[in-house]
Amino acid sequence: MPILTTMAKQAVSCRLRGAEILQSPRWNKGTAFTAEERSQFGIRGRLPIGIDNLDQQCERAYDQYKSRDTDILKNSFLQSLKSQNWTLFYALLSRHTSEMYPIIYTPTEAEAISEYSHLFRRSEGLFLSAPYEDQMEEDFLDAVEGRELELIVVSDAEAILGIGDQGSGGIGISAAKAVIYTLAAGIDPASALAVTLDVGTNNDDLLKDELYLGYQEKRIRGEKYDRFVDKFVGLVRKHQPNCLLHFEDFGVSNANRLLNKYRDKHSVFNDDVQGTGAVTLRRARQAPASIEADPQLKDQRIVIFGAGSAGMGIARQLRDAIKIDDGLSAEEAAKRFWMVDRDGLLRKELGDKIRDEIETDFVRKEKDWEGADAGLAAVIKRVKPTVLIGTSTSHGAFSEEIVRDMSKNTDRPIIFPLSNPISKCEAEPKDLFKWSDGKALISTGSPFPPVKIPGSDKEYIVAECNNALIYPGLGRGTILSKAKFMTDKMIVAGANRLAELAPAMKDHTQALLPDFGDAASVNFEVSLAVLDQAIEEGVAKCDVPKEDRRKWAEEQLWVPRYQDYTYDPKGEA
Ligand SMILES: NC(=O)c1ccc[n+]([C@@H]2O[C@H](COP(=O)([O-])OP(=O)(O)OC[C@H]3O[C@@H](n4cnc5c(N)ncnc54)[C@H](O)[C@@H]3O)[C@@H](O)[C@H]2O)c1
Ligand SMILES: O=C(O)C[C@H](O)C(=O)O
Ligand SMILES: [Mn+2]
Repeated sequence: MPILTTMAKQAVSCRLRGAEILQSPRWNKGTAFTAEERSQFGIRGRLPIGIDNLDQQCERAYDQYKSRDTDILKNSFLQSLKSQNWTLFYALLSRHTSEMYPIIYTPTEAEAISEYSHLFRRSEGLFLSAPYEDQMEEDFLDAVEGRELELIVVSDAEAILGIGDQGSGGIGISAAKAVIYTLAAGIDPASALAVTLDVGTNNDDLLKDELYLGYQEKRIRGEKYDRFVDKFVGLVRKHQPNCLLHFEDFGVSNANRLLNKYRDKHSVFNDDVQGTGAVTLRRARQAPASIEADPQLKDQRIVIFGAGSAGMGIARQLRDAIKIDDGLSAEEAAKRFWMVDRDGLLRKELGDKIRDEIETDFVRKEKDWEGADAGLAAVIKRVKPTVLIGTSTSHGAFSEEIVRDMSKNTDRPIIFPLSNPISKCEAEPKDLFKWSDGKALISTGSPFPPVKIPGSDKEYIVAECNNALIYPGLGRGTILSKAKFMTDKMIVAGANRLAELAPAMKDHTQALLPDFGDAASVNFEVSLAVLDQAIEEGVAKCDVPKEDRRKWAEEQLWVPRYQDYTYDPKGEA
């Protein structure tokens, strides 16, 4: 549901004419150019005589969309529409949000990214490639075209969703995340830029593929890599000091490290670490609200399978919430967690095998783990967790045995297989429901259909616990506030607001997170909470009186609607 259409209609002057205006996705209106505009811009003869309005264009585009048989063909169709006409693309998406979300975003986007070099038709965004490090500033400025950007989404494509290293195809995730910012948080697409840092790839299939379009060498690592990233961040800070820099799908050895390196220097945000942590905290907190015993987060025993960027981000976010709520020390709060990765439980015995950045508080020190079976199934048997979260990319890892074991010890096991796309998900909701005899409280990272409840005509709605429910609002609030940094408190403020918006807060039979169809209104509320917090904390560079903020924020939303144009050789392009 798009939230607003209040932006004032005003004539804009444009200096593009003829083929140029028709080929600019920002300016192109296609068949919706008025007779007057067709004359002024020299395009009367380039268009059929009929004039459409946006609704008619959406109707035609929707018919064409529906005629594509598969999700990937639908994705290609929408991708092509985006490269032709932004207003029509976003108008269509906002009319069919629930239906099209999974096509332009998770899970279909994963397929489009993995096939990037084969599906390629037209490029978008900015490719900064290792061999052109010395020309990086020139390439950056060429892509920015003198605009003041509000948002840059950047990926080095080392850990795309759960499908790993995708090299230059990573532009697809930066672009998809930017689309969601526009759709769900009203960011003007002209003030956003998708970037991929093409530092090579270690994906053997891509290294062998004759049609691969990226830098076809092994990834640069170490100092060379750090210098490359640092140069890029330096350019953002120099030329776009007020722009939010969103990091997406960096490899596990870089995600948290880069976040910590830059978070007190510029407004940066790591979606996999911070966005996932925030949305999962809300989901985990609300789950107990729907069971009789109503245990607090501090009373849960939490197993997280996959101690990477997302898994550790979730652990830290939940630990901090327990710390704040219950006045526990970080060490005490961390005792509620058992982190399991490739080598089993993170335990003292693993020594150097545990990544440096993982706080020792999350490493189990009990002597009786020494020499013991510490695989997931054994951990579940011994720990008797009440919460099980999957961020491992390990398809099917939550087996029937594991789920049945878990269900023996808790009335309502909370089970969140969050790995994306569906081919990487730790378990399917219908199986979790069956193996737990309908008791599991389930959330997934990718969308799944509701589960039929046996012997009843009711369905269990599987809430989608994906960072897209919150990152657009977190980013928008930060951009509105012009905050120099995105602070932890701003993230918590946004997450708390999200919690209040879950349908289950009004009716316990409803979903525990809002539906993606409501992403725009939900993220708008999240952005206001973030803005309020930034102002209260003194990190904001804007100071709008509290009572005016909602209206002020509404007025700045970009909405997909045509504006009137006048030709002016000195106008915008
Ligand atoms: N739902 C969401 O909003 C959301 C957000 C972020 C990430 N994710 C998903 O979570 C998954 C992980 O993403 P990430 O960014 O943390 O990746 P990552 O590479 O940083 O971390 C993955 C971790 O899982 C571990 N792992 C891999 N295979 C394993 C196995 N067989 N057994 C145990 N551990 C294993 C790795 O060692 C690593 O520590 C992806 O599928 C991603 O799509 C979902
Ligand atoms: O991209 C998504 O759907 C969520 C998340 O950022 C992921 O990496 O899986
Ligand atoms: Mn991600």
